[in-house]
Amino acid sequence: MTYDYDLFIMGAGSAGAAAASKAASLGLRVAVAEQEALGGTCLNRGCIPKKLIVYAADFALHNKIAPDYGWSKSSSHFNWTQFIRSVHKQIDRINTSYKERFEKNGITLLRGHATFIDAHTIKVDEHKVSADKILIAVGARPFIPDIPGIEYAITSREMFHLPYLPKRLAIIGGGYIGVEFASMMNALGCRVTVIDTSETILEGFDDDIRKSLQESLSKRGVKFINNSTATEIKHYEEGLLLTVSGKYKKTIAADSILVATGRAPNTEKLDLDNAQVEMGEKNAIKVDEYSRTNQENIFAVGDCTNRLQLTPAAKSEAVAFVNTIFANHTETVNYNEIPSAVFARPEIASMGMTENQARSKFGDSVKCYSNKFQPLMHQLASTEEQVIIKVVVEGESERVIGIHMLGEHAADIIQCLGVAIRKGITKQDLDEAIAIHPTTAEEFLTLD
Ligand SMILES: Cc1cc2nc3c(=O)[nH]c(=O)nc-3n(C[C@H](O)[C@H](O)[C@H](O)COP(=O)(O)OP(=O)(O)OC[C@H]3O[C@@H](n4cnc5c(N)ncnc54)[C@H](O)[C@@H]3O)c2cc1C
Ligand SMILES: NC(=O)c1ccc[n+]([C@@H]2O[C@H](COP(=O)([O-])OP(=O)(O)OC[C@H]3O[C@@H](n4cnc5c(N)ncnc54)[C@H](O)[C@@H]3O)[C@@H](O)[C@H]2O)c1
Repeated sequence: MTYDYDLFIMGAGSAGAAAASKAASLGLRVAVAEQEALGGTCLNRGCIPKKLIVYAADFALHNKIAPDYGWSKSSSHFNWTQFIRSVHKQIDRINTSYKERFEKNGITLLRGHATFIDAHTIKVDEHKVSADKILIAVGARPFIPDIPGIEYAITSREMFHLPYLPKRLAIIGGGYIGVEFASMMNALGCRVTVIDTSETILEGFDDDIRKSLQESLSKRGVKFINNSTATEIKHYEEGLLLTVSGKYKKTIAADSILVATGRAPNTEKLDLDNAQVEMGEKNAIKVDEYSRTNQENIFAVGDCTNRLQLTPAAKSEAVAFVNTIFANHTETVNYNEIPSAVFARPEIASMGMTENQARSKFGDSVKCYSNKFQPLMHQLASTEEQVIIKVVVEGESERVIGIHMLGEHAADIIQCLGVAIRKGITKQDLDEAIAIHPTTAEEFLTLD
């Protein structure tokens, strides 16, 4: 049987684009269907525009301490409309580079919505194509809880298209998205309230780190309502009213309400039944460690499989899939080795086990080294800004199994240390390394 393509990919987000480039580099005939802009969530409505807003918000935070560094106080005005226009121009430039890369690598791009006709045939709008292997890389979308008035709320997607900055912003959900937007919108001058069902924000991160981040954001003016959930949204003449219940019962007035309660796989409109592809929990595509579905020629990677919804995870799964299936090089993704960060201010980042995870796995053989200090920049400015670093080690050799940080440049520092930790370094290796002084990162080398 001959097919139009060796590999057909549904979705040109982080995962789909990475798989397409890798497969094309092996000389395969590759086609990709994309119904929206190339680059998917990360480029168009996720990591990239988010990080640009983080940079914009950093100016506001630096302006606050600038007088301590000799700058005279000056009034400054932030123009959100102008700024967000620049953000979208930058995204358009990157979109164009994606398109050029596809053309250069001989990847066929089919614009439209892809659905299954059978296990080897796909329809992209009205265009029918066949392929030997099919990769589902359709990503995820915001999960919207079913509460009365939820239609008045917006998601992270709309946050990047706000016509103006809301004065009062309520955020349902204190996970990655809720906390990042709380931090940047607070810095830009919004009055922010975060409602979360958990005792502390950012479940999954080390307890010391997430508690300290919640405290730091509270000191900056973000209000947190924990152990609670949103139960109703109503429209009134001056904006929106959000009813909260649980440990705290309140009504909050807001101009905008952001719902950030997780992301649901985009698996509903693919006609998966036509190819008899099985779904798992939460409508995710069910896959094995090689990203194989129950159909031998159909695979799935990225957010639609709901393993770890991060861009580097999506890309690694995509490359591992291509290497395993087409390059005769079996590869799986080690999820314990994937670092992650929350781009709040202060920033947090971590890799490996939290203290609790380590203690429940290894018991008393676990030891933690930590330090809390005021970073140099903030000593002169006399702000309360803190840095916390924590290293989790195990056994007599004191092998490092987890590193965690709150504070400036946390993501960049953990990224670099992560390379060494992946190679199995010990606490002694950290102690013996020579520092760059004066830096924040050097504190990892002098823990006792
Ligand atoms: C606000 C926000 C901030 C984030 N920040 C970070 C961060 O800082 N760092 C990080 O690592 N991760 C971050 N993420 C997560 C990251 O964006 C995702 O994990 C990543 O984009 C997943 O890639 P993917 O390829 O699986 O899915 P996507 O990037 O969502 O790509 C899927 C693509 O498939 C297309 N598609 C869907 N169905 C079809 C169909 N039937 N036919 C054709 N095309 C289809 C979609 O249009 C989309 O372009 C963030 C997410 C959000 C929402
Ligand atoms: N910096 C990054 O790497 C980054 C940034 C943004 C998003 N992401 C990815 O996107 C995913 C989705 O982000 P997210 O923040 O939407 O999800 P999340 O899973 O990180 O957090 C959801 C939060 O919402 C809370 N919640 C759930 N239902 C609720 C309710 N009804 N009322 C109040 N609180 C409720 C949960 O307790 C949780 O804290 C993340 O898990 C992450 O993988 C990553």
